[in-house]
Amino acid sequence: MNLETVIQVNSICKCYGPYNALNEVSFEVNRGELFGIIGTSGAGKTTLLEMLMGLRRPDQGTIEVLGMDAIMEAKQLKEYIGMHMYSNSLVDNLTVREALELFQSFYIKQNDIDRIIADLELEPYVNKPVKRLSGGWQQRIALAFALVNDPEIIFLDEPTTGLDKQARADYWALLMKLKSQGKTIVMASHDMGEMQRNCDRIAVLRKGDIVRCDSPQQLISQIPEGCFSMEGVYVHFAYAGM
Ligand SMILES: Nc1ncnc2c1ncn2[C@@H]1O[C@H](COP(=O)(O)OP(=O)(O)OP(=O)(O)O)[C@@H](O)[C@H]1O
Repeated sequence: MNLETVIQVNSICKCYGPYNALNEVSFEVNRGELFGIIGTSGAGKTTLLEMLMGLRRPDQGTIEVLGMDAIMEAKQLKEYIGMHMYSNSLVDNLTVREALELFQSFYIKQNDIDRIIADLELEPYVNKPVKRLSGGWQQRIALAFALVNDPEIIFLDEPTTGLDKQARADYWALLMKLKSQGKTIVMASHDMGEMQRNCDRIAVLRKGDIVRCDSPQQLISQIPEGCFSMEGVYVHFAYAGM
């Protein structure tokens, strides 16, 4: 298989004062992959995602995304990546269409808003204020915001947290649709069942170290007999020794 690396992370470190949030983290992501990041609270998932998006500078190491230096060329890079914004509070009072148009205005490279609305099945909600939507639909809208510049890579930080089972399943179905369109997706999540079903590879972060990075099947095969799920991988690798 001919794999194209779209993210290359080499030995990045990040300290907050005396606290080591990331220690010599290295990995790569290939085009079209759904790449998961798991770890306990405080393991460094958000810090890592923020660095991949060019929002936070590592103390040491390099990050190349789509051939660009994520720090030095962050402005150019932003045209080619999508970010899931955890809070919609800035646009609460706008309608869904108005909010999409606002976010689109931040970019030179633009997607067709009607296509995003159709793809994410947002038609019934386009003229409703964002704040009137349920949690599940707000997360779907946040995903729509991440698509306004037709990004090559989409970064998502625990987007299904707080959603009920049906809303989670619907959200994952959308992600699989985007993956089938060739998007690369990098996401942190605590949704182990869906990560196991849908991710191509998963990095396990423990206290700032990537302790494992492999396909869900390979990760499961590395834990003691009798465990058959990502829950077991999480307990064994992400939690071990904590
Ligand atoms: N701006 C900051 N200043 C100081 N410490 C920080 C800062 N941001 C994060 N940290 C600390 O760095 C560590 C990693 O935080 P991070 O948010 O990356 O973890 P996480 O795995 O995303 O956690 P969660 O699942 O709770 O979101 C935590 O101990 C956190 O308290």
